[in-house]
Order: sequence, then structure tokens, then C-alpha cells
Amino acid sequence: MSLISHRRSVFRGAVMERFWSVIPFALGGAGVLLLYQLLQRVRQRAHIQDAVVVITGASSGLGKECARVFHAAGARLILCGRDRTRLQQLVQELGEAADGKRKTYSPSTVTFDLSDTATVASAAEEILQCHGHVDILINNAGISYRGTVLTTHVDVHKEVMGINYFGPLALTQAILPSMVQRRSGHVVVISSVQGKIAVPFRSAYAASKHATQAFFDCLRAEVAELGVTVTVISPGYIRTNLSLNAVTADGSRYGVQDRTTAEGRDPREVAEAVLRAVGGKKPDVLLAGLLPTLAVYIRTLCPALFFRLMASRARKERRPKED
Ligand SMILES: NC(=O)C1=CN([C@@H]2O[C@H](COP(=O)(O)OP(=O)(O)OC[C@H]3O[C@@H](n4cnc5c(N)ncnc54)[C@H](OP(=O)(O)O)[C@@H]3O)[C@@H](O)[C@H]2O)C=CC1
Ligand SMILES: CCCCCCCCCCCCCCCC(=O)OCC(=O)COP(=O)(O)O
Repeated sequence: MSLISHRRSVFRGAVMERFWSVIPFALGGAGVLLLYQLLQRVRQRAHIQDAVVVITGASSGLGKECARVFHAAGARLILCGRDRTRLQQLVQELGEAADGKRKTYSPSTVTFDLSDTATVASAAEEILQCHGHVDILINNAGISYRGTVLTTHVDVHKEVMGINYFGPLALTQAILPSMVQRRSGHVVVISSVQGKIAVPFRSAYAASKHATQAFFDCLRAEVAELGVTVTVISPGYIRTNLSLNAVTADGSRYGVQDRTTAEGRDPREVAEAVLRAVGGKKPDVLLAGLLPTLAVYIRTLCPALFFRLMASRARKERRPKED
């Protein structure tokens, strides 16, 4: 054997030896990771199973899908909305869907309008009477808006702010003392990517979601030592009735299914992500695609570029409207 081929075979032997000595560590590492994920899943399930979960805006879209996934996960649901008939239909549907694999509960319903803060307080009492306490409050209900700052009446700003910001604020404040007293509870809010970045022709909506983000960030810090968890979830476009139900500059209903909404994420998929985020007690979750996520980072790291991009977006969007 030549000196070169001898060296090669010594080298190969050394490599193989290294390889086999690394295998037990790699397998051990994978095992620990798997065990960790399993434990996480068990913890997540335990957080939801039998928990009293309130969902606002449960009659439609994301709220309805959240009702389906939390019901299947064994939560004791209290479904809220303005339309009693639609909520009752959902209760019936959930009862029919139960497959007996896991213990499920027939949901309760509470109807109220979030824009009327006086009735929110009495609705909170009704909610607390259902099971004596609330484990998880999911502030999901909301409304969007289409319009220019120049032409939008201040009452429209107040309406959007009332439903998206003051409503969840009032409901959370009314439920919170009972959570603090039990030193246990979880407050969740469905915000939006537009709680982190502001896009043109959405001033009322983006402002309400930015306020929501700020309020619940303050709350998270204030109640951290009191046993209460806060989760803010910021989704990108979801295929729901949001754009159809949006209000316009004069307060009338927009009534159009925008392409961005129609091509948005499946609400069931988003509801499953909400279930995971809540089960994992995550503080802040962005559920958006690459471009909106990039936009959130650009807004923070290079605001001048972000403002240019938004001005160009405004120019492009305004043109067809003017034509
Ligand atoms: N769809 C999307 O692209 C995105 C949505 N979101 C957020 O998701 C949440 C759910 O919206 P989504 O499911 O998409 O939209 P939908 O329009 O399908 O559902 C909105 C829900 O909010 C309820 N609601 C509206 N106004 C009031 C009110 N005054 N009082 C009580 N309940 C009210 C509605 O109930 P009612 O039956 O009484 O009308 C309905 O159940 C909102 O907070 C929205 O901002 C966030 C990011 C993207
Ligand atoms: C140099 C590279 C630049 C790349 C940056 C790209 C910037 C792209 C801008 C993306 C804007 C995303 C807006 C997302 C808005 C969104 O997802 O909102 C969710 C909602 O709440 C929807 O409500 P709406 O009523 O507006 O339908």
C-alpha cells in the first residue's frame, strides 16, 4: 500500500469513529427535544381542557372558528355576539359535531353590543354567573374601516374605537378583578398586523388596533405578578366577512369582499394557531406572511423606508378610486 492510500484509510477510519461517537448525542438531543415538545403539548391541552373560555364575536369569521377549535379541545365556552339566533345555531352545530373522543361541554351564550360600555358591565356579570369565574377571555370581536382621513367624520373614528378598543377594554376591566382575586386568568386579544404598522385608508382601524396593542401591553406588565397572563395576537388577512362589514367615511357599510380578504388565510387555520398561542401562554404573536412581517421589521428598523412604501401604496390605491 502506498503512503497516500494508507493516509487516506487512516483518515477515513478517524472520520467514521467521530461519526459513530456523535450518533448517541444526536439521538439523545432529538429525544430530549421530542420529550420537550410532548410536555409542551400536554401543558397546552391542560390549559384549555375544562377551562371557562369567553369568546366575543363568536357569531362569525375567526370567532366562530375559535369556538369550534376551543370546543373540540374541551373548553367550557361562553359565546358572545349581538345576534342571539346565530349564536344558538352555533351552539347546536357544536353539539352535533362532538365526536365523543374528548369530553366537551355545551356552550352558554351572552348577547350584548360592545359599543355600549354600560351594557358591557352587565354582560360581564352575566358571563361571570355562567360558571362563577372566567379562565380565558378572548377579545375577538371587531370591525374594520375604509376611508380617507380628509373625508371621515369623527363619529366614524369614535364608532370603530368604541367596538375595537373601548369595548374590549371595558369587558376586560369588568372580568379582571375576579381573575386577580383567584390569582389566575388569561386575557387574549385579537389585534391585527395593523396594530403594529399603519397602512393608508385604514386610519380608524389601525389607530384602534395600535391602541389595543398598547393597552394590553401595559396590562401584561401590571398583572404579571398577579397570576394573570396576557396574549396579543396580530393576524394578517383572514378569509372572513371583515371587509364586507367594514364602515366607510360616512358611517355606511362598505359591503365589498376585498381581494385581500378573499385571498386571506383560512380562518380555521388561524383559529388553530390561536389555540396553540393561548395553550402556550405566548405574550405576543404575529400570524402573518412574509411581506407583512417584513413590513413590521422595516417600520421599526428603517421607518423612513416604511413611510415611503406606504406613500407609494396610497398613490397606487387612490388612482383607481379617482379614475
Ligand atoms: N379578517 C381579517 O383579515 C382580519 C381580522 N382581524 C381581527 O379579527 C377579529 C374578528 O374579525 P373577523 O372574524 O375577521 O370579522 P367578521 O366580520 O367575520 O366578525 C366580526 C365579529 O365581531 C362581532 N361584532 C362586530 N361588531 C360588534 C359589536 N358592536 N358588538 C359585539 N360584537 C360585534 C360580530 O358579531 P355580530 O354577529 O354581532 O355582527 C362578528 O361576530 C377582529 O378583531 C378583526 O379586527 C385581524 C386581522 C385580520
Ligand atoms: C425593500 C423591500 C420592501 C418590502 C416591504 C414590503 C412592504 C409591503 C407592505 C405590506 C403591507 C401589509 C399590510 C397588511 C395588512 C393586514 O394584514 O391587515 C390585517 C387586517 O387587519 C385586515 O384588515 P382590512 O380591513 O385592512 O382588510
